Amino acid sequence: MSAIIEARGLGRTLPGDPPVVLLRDVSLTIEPGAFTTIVGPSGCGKSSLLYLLGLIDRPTTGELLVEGREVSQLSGDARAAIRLARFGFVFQFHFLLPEFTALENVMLPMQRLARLSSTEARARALELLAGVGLGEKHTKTPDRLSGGERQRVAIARALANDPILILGDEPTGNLDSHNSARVVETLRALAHEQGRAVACVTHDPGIAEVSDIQIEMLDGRVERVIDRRGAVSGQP
Ligand SMILES: Nc1ncnc2c1ncn2[C@@H]1O[C@H](COP(=O)(O)OP(=O)(O)OP(=O)(O)O)[C@@H](O)[C@H]1O
Repeated sequence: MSAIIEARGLGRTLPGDPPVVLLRDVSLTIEPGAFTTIVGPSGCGKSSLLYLLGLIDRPTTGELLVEGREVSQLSGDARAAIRLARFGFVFQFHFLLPEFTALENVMLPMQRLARLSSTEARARALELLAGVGLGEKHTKTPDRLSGGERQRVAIARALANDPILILGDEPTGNLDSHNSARVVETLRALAHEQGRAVACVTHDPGIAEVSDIQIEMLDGRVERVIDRRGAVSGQP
């Protein structure tokens, strides 16, 4: 299957005296249907890489292809358009609006960004919440949900634009193990059952172990990539 993202020799250096090298010569692919984790010690460049892959930041060297198209040189508006149309983001903190129900939190971006009518947005938001196992809880405000449930609402919200790529920055970072496991199952299902590409930065070795592709970073470089899909599918 062709990659959603292909990075070729990406580098990111912050100007200064001396310059700060965040990333050097990073080559990797992020593929549909796979749950990918990005791991490594604190400060090795995981978040910096995620910002490049999510078109939030630009590389200083190398090429970044999204669905086969080089995007590093595109205008800020063109990059934002790709982000809005094709990517979904899930962060460590859910950023749900406290005074709105789960349903309204998922509906809001659909109405604002995709300009769906409230009837259309409601139907789609209910479907997305059911898909993350929260169909019964759509009337609850965030304070009436567990941490993991809140994070699953945030995942449903990230699916509002039907993204091909979901990027997570420590999406289970502040959850206990039970809630964390449910969130990981939800993310894995988005890859395995819906064919999306899901890539998450994580500190948790338990999450990395259940990922299809584990990208290990060290000192701003990709140190090793573990691809577990061959073993799972029984291919040689
Ligand atoms: N704007 C900046 N100015 C100076 N140094 C920076 C800046 N942004 C990041 N860094 C440094 O670059 C390195 C990589 O940071 P990054 O946040 O990508 O690492 P990380 O692997 O995600 O870390 P953590 O696991 O602690 O979140 C770190 O040493 C960080 O201190």
